[in-house]
Amino acid sequence: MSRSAHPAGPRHADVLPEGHYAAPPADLNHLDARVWSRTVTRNADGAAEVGGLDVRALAEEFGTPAYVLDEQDFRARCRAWRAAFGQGADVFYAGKAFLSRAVVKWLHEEGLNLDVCSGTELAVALDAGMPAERIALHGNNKSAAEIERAVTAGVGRIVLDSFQEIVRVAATAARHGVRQRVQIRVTVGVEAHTHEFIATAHEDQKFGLALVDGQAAEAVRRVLKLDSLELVGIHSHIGSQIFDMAGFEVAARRVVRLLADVRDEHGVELPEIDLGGGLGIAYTPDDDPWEPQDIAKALGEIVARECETAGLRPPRLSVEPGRAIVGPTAFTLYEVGTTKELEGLRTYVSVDGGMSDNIRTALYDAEYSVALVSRTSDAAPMLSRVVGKHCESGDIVVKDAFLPADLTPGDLIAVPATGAYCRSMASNYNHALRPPVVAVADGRARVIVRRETEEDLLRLDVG
Ligand SMILES: Cc1ncc(COP(=O)(O)O)c(C=O)c1O
Ligand SMILES: N[C@@H](CCCC[NH3+])C(=O)O
Repeated sequence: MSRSAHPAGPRHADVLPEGHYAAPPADLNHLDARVWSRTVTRNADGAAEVGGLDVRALAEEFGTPAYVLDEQDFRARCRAWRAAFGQGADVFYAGKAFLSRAVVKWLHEEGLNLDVCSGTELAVALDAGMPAERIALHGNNKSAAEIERAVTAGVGRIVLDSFQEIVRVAATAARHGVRQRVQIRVTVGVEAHTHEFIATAHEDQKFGLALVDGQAAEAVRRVLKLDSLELVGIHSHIGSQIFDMAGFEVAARRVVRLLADVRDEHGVELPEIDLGGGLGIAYTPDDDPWEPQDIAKALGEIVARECETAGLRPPRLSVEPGRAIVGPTAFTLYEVGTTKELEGLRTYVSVDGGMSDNIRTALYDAEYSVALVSRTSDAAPMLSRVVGKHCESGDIVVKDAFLPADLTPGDLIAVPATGAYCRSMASNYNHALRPPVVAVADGRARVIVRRETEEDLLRLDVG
């Protein structure tokens, strides 16, 4: 079937998917501000620009695939979260979403704290100058070495996740003659409306100590008996990519209820609660995320109301957004390789990356959007599936998308909202070399994580 057979209207219209791509967008060239980072525009040539730089020049200089991160947007989001929560609360950026030395520096400068969940994330944070007291350590299976490192560095809090860990952290702190600040992570029994693999507060999963069967209360009892631990609060994280505040509301209510129980049983008012991260972002223009000021207001009101009911002094609140800060700030820039039209179905558009740089589509059925960014096009919309170059039929980056029918090998396309959980979950499958992260701001670009090289991989292969 030739392209000219479909001069107008979408091709493959007989298999239009449900949802966002049920119909092609009115203008395929439009870069929708709901999914693209703040400084993205099209220039006079029709190419996309970010931070004042043409994506064609970025591809030329840094190669593809590449994650392009809009520093101005990242900093603006940090400031918005800080301002929304104010002096009476703390914002811990969740480093698992994406962490690098540059990011740590920006966080430090913008007054955010940092949540890490491994000894190596902790090492990056400390190396890049984040003060230890502004770091929280998470993890359901922290090793002895990780605990040792956190305690000796003097991290501001360790979030305890199991009974064994209470003993381990207490012993390590005692050995070093310090009193370690800790929170207890509880599972509040909320089914967050998100993918099963990223919901974390129902009881049947590996994180935290359940409220419902008294495990959380028992953990409090045990921690309060240990001189080397200072129990400062309770932590709850209900899941990720959540749009519905109802789950947070239930979580806040149950956590405050536990604080009241602790006061009643032990005569102690714990001074902190952390309600975790999990706020959703727009991956497609259909998603409608909360703004930080609305989240801060809603959470603040819930906690205040529940504390008043329970007769408690409102504790200091903290939150741990990861995706909501870094997710929208980056896009992945790919070069189009082969395209394969399946008549009556769709066109497979292969790019020079794939599931090794974005596992989220394969893992969570995540939806993304995509656009031709090296030029504009007036061609008809073509129902497309953007796939990678890996030996796996599930190697899909964007499941359903309209791209212009004149798409050609060598064109650049970009997938927005890939700042979170893409580079940080990237793999070397098929010995793919993980792409660089290029930060752009004010007309300047710099590599903050360089592209892996064959030498990097061969150096590990010592057989
Ligand atoms: C304990 C904890 N805090 C914060 C986050 C960050 O979540 P998100 O990136 O969805 O905000 C996670 C990941 O889901 C987490 O497990
Ligand atoms: N990695 C997941 C979310 C889990 C976050 C960590 N608890 C994602 O890409 O959506």
